[in-house]
Amino acid sequence: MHRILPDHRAPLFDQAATRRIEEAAAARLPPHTLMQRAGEATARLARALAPHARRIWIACGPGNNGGDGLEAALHLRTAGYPVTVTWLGQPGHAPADAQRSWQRAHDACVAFADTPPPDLGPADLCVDALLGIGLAPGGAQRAPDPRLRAWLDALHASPAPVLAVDLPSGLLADTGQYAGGLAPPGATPPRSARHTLSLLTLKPALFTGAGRDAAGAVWLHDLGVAPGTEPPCAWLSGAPAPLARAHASHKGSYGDVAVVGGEGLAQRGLGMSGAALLAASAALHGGAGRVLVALLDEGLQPLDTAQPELMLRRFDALDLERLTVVCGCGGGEAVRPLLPRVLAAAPRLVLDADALNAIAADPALQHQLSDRAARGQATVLTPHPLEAARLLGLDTAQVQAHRLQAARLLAERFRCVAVLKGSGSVVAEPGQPPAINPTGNARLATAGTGDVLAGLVGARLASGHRAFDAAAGACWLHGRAADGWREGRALTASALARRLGA
Ligand SMILES: NC(=O)C1=CN([C@@H]2O[C@H](COP(=O)(O)OP(=O)(O)OC[C@H]3O[C@@H](n4cnc5c(N)ncnc54)[C@H](O)[C@@H]3O)[C@@H](O)[C@H]2O)[C@@H](O)CC1
Ligand SMILES: [K+]
Repeated sequence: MHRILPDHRAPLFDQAATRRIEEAAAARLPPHTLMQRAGEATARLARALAPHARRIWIACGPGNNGGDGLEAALHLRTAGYPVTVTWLGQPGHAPADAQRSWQRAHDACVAFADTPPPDLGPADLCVDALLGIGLAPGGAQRAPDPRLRAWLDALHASPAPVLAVDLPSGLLADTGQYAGGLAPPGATPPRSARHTLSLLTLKPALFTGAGRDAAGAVWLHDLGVAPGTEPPCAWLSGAPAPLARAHASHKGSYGDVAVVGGEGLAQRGLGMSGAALLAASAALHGGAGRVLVALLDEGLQPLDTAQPELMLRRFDALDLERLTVVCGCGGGEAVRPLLPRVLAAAPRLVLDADALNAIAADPALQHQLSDRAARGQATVLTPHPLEAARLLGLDTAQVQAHRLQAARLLAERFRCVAVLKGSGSVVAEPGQPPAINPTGNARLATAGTGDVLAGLVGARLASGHRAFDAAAGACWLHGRAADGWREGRALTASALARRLGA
């Protein structure tokens, strides 16, 4: 059993693959072995997390996830912990493994109750074994058992930390979204710390969408079973390798990035040059050799005195054929007429914000975008969920309900690398499993951090990384910079850009 940390790349398996791995292992092992291992591991982690618990509440569902909880209850009771189990199952009606664990818990005199213990405190522990990978999407036709709803709410509001078995209950393993009717009330984060002990495999849900808040710290126990030949459906990104810099190198060795964007105040009364300057600053601090900025402000800003390293250029003075171009940040409406030239000429291109919105509204630009791959031109799109929805002709909820699928669809439709931003950004390229980024936090929910990411992707593309590696590495470093932010100090995009490591 080990804690999953963002430094190391790790394979992720979907529900179907996890089932196949489980079935193959169960066929080789004596009956009930996997559940006994799962329950023993859960009890071990529970003891490590709450060694001084006065009370442990184990909420057990009707299936085998509940069976893991019953098995853990037996071990914790045997170790002398005061355990209370609430169980949604019925003796004689549970799946065979869960029935066996219920019998073992019952024989060990585990205390069963109809309601959770009322007096849990921060030193106590809740174990969430209500639902695991057997959860189906649910929906209007399937009203959840009122006890299930009440216990999910009690887990969400408990002052005691929660250890989820396999998955936080209600979360769909493949998407990181809640099944119908099982999301926590409101958008409130859980009251206490969360841990999840993932069994056999790591599932995508733990790292994207609603999953990061729900899962908290993720642990993995493989139950002594290797995934065999089962291919992962996605990867959790690890730390990118540091960029080696030869002594005998010069600024030309690390590439030129040109940022095109920043509609001026004069055009429509909406000054957006800050977005382009933030992207440029990120490219600079991300290690680009030279950074050029073409502000779309009719030449009004001749110099950024705060960042004199930036070279301001008129768009028509850029030699697009030899540049890595970051296009769109704060581009407003002014960026649209420039896109045909940018899409045709730039050998390496990052498209963000208003460039994406312009492309979403124009089928001719979409064709131009998809044609780039055949010419060997590299492209990275960095949409947030609304921009992704516009590009795909969907709504934001549909994109968020299937984040991995949406990122893959974007990559395949436009034959490029797509970064679907949000909690657990997804990076996809055609024909390969996508990667989920494990770094970053809600401090990034502030204006300009997306521009910083686009600029950093540009710097990594310019320095010679493959488009997918440039995008995945940039997401990781961008999130890591936010994770290291000093407590109590507000994160601003310009300060974030200055903290980026190359
Ligand atoms: N069979 C085994 O030996 C093993 C099972 N394991 C555990 O078993 C879990 C999978 O067990 P199951 O396949 O029994 O499934 P679960 O226990 O995850 O869930 C099945 C139950 O959820 C209910 N349910 C499904 N969708 C619902 C919805 N939308 N709303 C309300 N209720 C819903 C079903 O009616 C069923 O009662 C894993 O996550 C893992 O925790 C592990 O211990 C590994 C070994
Ligand atoms: K669970």
